[in-house]
Amino acid sequence: MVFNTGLCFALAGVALALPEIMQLPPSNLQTVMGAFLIGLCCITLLEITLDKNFGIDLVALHTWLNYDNVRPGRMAPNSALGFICAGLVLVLMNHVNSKWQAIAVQVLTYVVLVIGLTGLVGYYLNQDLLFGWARSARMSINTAIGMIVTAGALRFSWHHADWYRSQKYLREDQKITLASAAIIIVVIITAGLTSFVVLQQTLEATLNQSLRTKLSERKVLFRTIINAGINKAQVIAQNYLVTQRFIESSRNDQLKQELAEEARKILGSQFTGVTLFDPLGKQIFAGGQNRSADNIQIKLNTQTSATLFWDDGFFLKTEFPIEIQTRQIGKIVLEQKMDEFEHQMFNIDGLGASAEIAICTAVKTKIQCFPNTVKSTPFMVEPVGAAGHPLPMAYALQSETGFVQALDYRQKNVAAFFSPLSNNLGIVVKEDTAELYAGIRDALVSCSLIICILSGFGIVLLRFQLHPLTSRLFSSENKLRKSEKRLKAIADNIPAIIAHLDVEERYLFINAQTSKTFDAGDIDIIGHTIKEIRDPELYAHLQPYIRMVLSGQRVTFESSLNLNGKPTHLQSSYVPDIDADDNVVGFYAMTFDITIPKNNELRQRELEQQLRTITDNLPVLITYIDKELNFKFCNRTMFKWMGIEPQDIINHPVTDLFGITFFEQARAQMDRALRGERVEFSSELTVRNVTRLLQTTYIPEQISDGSIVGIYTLSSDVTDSKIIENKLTMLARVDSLTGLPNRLQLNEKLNEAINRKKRSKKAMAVMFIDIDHFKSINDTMGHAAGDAVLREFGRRLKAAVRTTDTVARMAGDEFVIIIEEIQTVEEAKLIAEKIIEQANQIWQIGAQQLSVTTSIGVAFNLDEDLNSDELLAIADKALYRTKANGRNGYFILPPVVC
Ligand SMILES: Nc1nc2c(ncn2[C@@H]2O[C@H](COP(=O)(O)OP(=O)(O)OP(=O)(O)O)[C@@H](O)[C@H]2O)c(=O)[nH]1
Repeated sequence: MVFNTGLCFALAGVALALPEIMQLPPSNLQTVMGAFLIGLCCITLLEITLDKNFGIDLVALHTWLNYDNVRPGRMAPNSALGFICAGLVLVLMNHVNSKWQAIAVQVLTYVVLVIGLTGLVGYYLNQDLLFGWARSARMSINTAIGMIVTAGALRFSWHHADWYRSQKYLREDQKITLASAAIIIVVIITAGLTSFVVLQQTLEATLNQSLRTKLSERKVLFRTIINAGINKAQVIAQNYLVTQRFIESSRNDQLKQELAEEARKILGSQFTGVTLFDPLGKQIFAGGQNRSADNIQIKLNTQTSATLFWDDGFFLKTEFPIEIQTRQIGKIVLEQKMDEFEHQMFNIDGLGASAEIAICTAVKTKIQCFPNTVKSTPFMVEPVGAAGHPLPMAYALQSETGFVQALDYRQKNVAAFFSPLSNNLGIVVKEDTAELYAGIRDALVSCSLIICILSGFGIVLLRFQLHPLTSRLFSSENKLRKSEKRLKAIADNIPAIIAHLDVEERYLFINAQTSKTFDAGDIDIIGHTIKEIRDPELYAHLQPYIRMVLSGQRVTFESSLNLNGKPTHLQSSYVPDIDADDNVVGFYAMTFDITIPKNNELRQRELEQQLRTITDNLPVLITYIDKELNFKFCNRTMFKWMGIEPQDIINHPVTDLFGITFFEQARAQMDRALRGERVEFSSELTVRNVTRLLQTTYIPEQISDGSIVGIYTLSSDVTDSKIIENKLTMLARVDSLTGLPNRLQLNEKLNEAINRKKRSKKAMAVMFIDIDHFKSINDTMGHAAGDAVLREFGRRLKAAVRTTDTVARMAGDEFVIIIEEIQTVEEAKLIAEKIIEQANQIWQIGAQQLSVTTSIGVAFNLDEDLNSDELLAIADKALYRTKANGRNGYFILPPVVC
């Protein structure tokens, strides 16, 4: 991986990971990083296109690498394209505001993935060997994996973006189609290329085996040919005749001639040169061509001195000592042409046209090779190719045996099998990979076309197959979303805390009220357990109910807690969440804040208690009777009056308590009250031998629809007050001193008498009576004596008239008598005189005696229609006349006609 590739990965990684780690909102960081990636990689692509170096390759950083790129430090074009796509995604993904931008973000991400995958497959496919151009597009395995990871990270990043989740620009079905298309492309490309990798590796294995066999065959053949040449020369050298000739030739010139003759015979038998030396090393014969062997010669590692060399053909030069009984008597040097060797070197049957069999040796720092099918003359090559890798022959000359695919001395990709042939002699059998893989490359090209067509066809087919499904999915998702939205809106607007939890007591859903009540956002609650969020005391309180609901029971309970510093009453209902298999998979919790109703209830209870205390202590029987005439409420007076505990009669009918008789008395009033009338009445109730006079009020209870639902009854025991009232009434109408009617009663009686007089047509008289000089009695005898006189006077007056007449005390010493049913004035006179007479009787007051006189004024009325005031005024006037006449008498007005 070059420096710039690493830098791009680092920047993309920071841009994608930092906001996730730091929990930051989508920031400008990603845009800036994305823009940088686009800029850097566009310059790289420009460099590649224009074949220029703008100085961004940072070559100096890459010199230490044994790097075979002709442009060290330059990012591969497919890597650059991948980063441009990744950069575009980074720039776009937080600013998507159209459908096409949404599609672009997704497609570009999948392009990054495809680049990574093709890079990965290309790495294993050895694409350089198949296509010459692919060398510059070679992606390291690290870069390919990095691209795939980057694509995954990009997808993860925008998958959580609002525009993607909201489905504002892409509906769910479109997302599925896009993702499926991407998967199809990725799967087809990966599967197609992977099968090629397998195919290529199989081919490579076959090729390897084939080259190995060819090399082994050639190696054995060459060795056999050389050994055969050496053996042939050895047979000549050890030929008895030749040896004998050698021995004898030293003594006899004739024999020397014969030896030369014998040597010439050797020349005729495939040897191209023969040279003989005597024991002193002096050449005694030289025949044949005796090649120079200047071009290339290799001393073979054999027991015999043997040299292989090229001089317009392969030659083997051997040197044998001529010995008799281990005594060297001379030396023979034989040269023979290696036609079979040459034939085998140039015979590439069974191999491709680009095949080459090379036999080379190391010469100083270089490699010198024999001619072959590629080069017709010996040639020298450097042991290391232009790309920096050793040539296959270099391995062979290091006594290594094996297979390699590498650049050869011609800068061509070859597949080569190498092995040492002899000491300092290596053999390589190789063939151009372009020829070897021609079949697979052509198949790959045509297959790529088929892959593209298949992908396109697959996408179209998928589109048609998926569309009805995704449409249905979209429609049902839409419905579901709407229903979820509706439910959420309802849940959020219910004044209750609503939550959905799993069996681990982990919050899965909460409504807005929950966040508000606990002053915490969704993130703080969703995914956390109750134990993690609530304080231990509250959790301990909730635990039994949680256990119950998780066992499948529905529970309702109340809790009191201090919430945000306020004492709060909550009423919770836990409902189990049961799946289709009847397993409890969680529960729904609904909690209502009942602080206000609870406080109201407590206040109500307090008020009721206060009211009960008040009503229980009122001397009044208070009940509430419903319209079915059952008791619904009763105060403590019930026990006091009837000896029945109030709670014992609740819900009992009225007849159970009061009996049918009382009920019949009260029935009419109850019916009136049940018709909505306020009813007051008096009644008498006798219970346990106690009779009570009751003053009862029935108040109907009318509800909003106007109907009567019951009656409040208030019954007061007025027995005592009636007596007092009677007494008071009496007191108010009677003179306390004399016991005679007072002025009030007199007026009543007078009016009654006037009415009676009108009906009877008889006369009546009203007498005003005053004790004469009463003051002096008080003054002389005391006030008590005065009182006694007044009482006695009243008694005497009563005695003087009929019981039907009325004697009343007006005030002080003034009395009034109403005389009814008289016929004449004479009768009045007689009564007056009788009174005077009674008054004139001796008075015994205590121990004292005294005499009293009285004056009387009489108003007599026979025909006139006079009212009480007029009668009294006339009587008063008459009294005045009496007084004026000297007292102790009477005067009658009006003047009487007798
Ligand atoms: N002992 C007593 N005295 C009363 C009572 N009521 C009024 N008196 C007194 O009765 C007296 C009435 O006096 P007057 O009405 O002036 O008349 P009188 O002394 O009878 O004089 P004449 O009527 O002119 O003959 C007053 O002195 C009253 O104080 C009472 O209930 N008891």
